[in-house]
Amino acid sequence: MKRPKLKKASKRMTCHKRYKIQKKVREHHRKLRKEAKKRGHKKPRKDPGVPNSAPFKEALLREAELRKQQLEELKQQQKLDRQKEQERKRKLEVSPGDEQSNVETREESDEPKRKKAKAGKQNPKKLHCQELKKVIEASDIVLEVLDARDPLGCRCPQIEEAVIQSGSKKLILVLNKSDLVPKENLENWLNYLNKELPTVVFKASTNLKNRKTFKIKKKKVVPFKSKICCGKEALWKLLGDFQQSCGKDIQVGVIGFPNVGKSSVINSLKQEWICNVGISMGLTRSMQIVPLDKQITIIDSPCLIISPCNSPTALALRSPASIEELRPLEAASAILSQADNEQVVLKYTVPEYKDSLHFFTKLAQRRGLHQKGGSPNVESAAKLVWSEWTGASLGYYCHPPASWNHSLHFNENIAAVMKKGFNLEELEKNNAHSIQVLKGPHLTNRILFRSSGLTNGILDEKDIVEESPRQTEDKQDADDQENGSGERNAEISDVAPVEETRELSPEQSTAGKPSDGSSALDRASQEDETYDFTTDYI
Ligand SMILES: Nc1nc2c(ncn2[C@@H]2O[C@H](COP(=O)(O)OP(=O)(O)OP(=O)(O)O)[C@@H](O)[C@H]2O)c(=O)[nH]1
Repeated sequence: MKRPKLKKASKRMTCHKRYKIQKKVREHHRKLRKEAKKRGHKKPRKDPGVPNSAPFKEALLREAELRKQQLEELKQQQKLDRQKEQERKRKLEVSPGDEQSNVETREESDEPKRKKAKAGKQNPKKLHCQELKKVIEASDIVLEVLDARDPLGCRCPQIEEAVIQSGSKKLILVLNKSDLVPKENLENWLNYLNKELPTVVFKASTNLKNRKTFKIKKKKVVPFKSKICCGKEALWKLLGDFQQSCGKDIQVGVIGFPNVGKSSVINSLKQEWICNVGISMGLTRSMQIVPLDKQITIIDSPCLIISPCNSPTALALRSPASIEELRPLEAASAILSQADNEQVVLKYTVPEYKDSLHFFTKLAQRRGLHQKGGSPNVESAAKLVWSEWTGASLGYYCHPPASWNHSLHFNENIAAVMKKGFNLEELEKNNAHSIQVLKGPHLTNRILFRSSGLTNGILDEKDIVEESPRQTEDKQDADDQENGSGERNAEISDVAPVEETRELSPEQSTAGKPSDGSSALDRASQEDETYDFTTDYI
């Protein structure tokens, strides 16, 4: 009987054999080169790039980059056109009678399959809304998790209204990521938010070393080392007291915009890695029920869906969409436009910048983000900025409004009802203790940010638009092309490249000079247009 192989055969070989193979490969390549030379094919010359001493080097490189992008877009559109044409031809080839019979038989057999596919293909945003509604319905207390770096921007009036209107439910604010803001700022926010709702200062445990060993395989739960969690006791006490005053088991729903730390809060309370935590936005897709103890159950929920009518900054910070969908330059410019110029310069160690595009160029040069040919990769720099601002390590902060004006969906009576049944004095003491224990961020990591206020969310799935604006734009482009691709080609060669490919709102690219009003790209294009080629500039 043949014995089973226990080990894979080793790939080691003698040096003699290895060198022999390498020699053969070299010979083969030489032969190919010779043949190509005989046929007259010469090796393409390497592009030397634009020398550093060349005037307007940056502008030239940017222009070249845009031209390249346009060419790619054009190719893509031509490809789409070809595909459509082929499809049309294929349809014409099938005779009408055959087609009908085919369709009928297909309809019969595919009906259940199609139903299944439709359910599976449902818009994830709609699924999020459904799950979110379920969580709110099932909860006695709703914890709205806020990112302490921009607490107002993490509050969603629509969801708060839904909880308030349900009558018997309580709403608590959890000021998470409080390690990322200066202590004084945290105190100011606590005073501000406490006027409306009970607020707990929280810092979830984020032991990165532990996360690598995170496994839920075989339903094993990895023990959680929570050395640096703040506010856990305060929250436990609040929930425990409320449960006792109710005299029944309670359900606690955790809601919030993406990446505010909903799952991390649950993990910290439970002291186990039970919910999936990660840097990517919208990681939690469905509700997850976690029993905290015998009487209290906590429910993790998918993130709130942001309404497209919000400011570009809010959309850039709180959309669960990928950066490609948001367009990196626009998203990062919107964020930068709200940040303190000088502190940004200090944080990223770049020279003073005129506008966001200038900043991304400088940042790309500083971080060695280059494209082929050596031009700075502004898009990568923008992506980097966006990922840092939506991530969990950059310490930015914003000031609370100078005076307290309760939101439209809120009044003093509602605030009193929401606070009823909680021991607020004890909560205040616990919060003070948490703030004392917390370490503030490093000085170089503090960036003052201007919040764009409450962020509108979508709770009703009917309000969700099926397609993103970009998709519709692409579709429109394709349709335009269908009407006359030749026309479009001519158009592309005529239109100024900068204006055509990217359109930024005035707010988006005015990081350095908010009063300017025009976008950097627009300005760049204007400069290009106003350049007089008939004049000799010395
Ligand atoms: N510095 C710091 N980071 C935190 C804190 N809480 C959470 N994070 C980090 O924030 C990121 C997002 O945390 P999650 O718990 O996945 O956030 P979430 O709200 O559940 O995210 P979604 O599932 O996408 O909605 C993770 O990288 C966490 O490590 C905190 O208190 N301080």
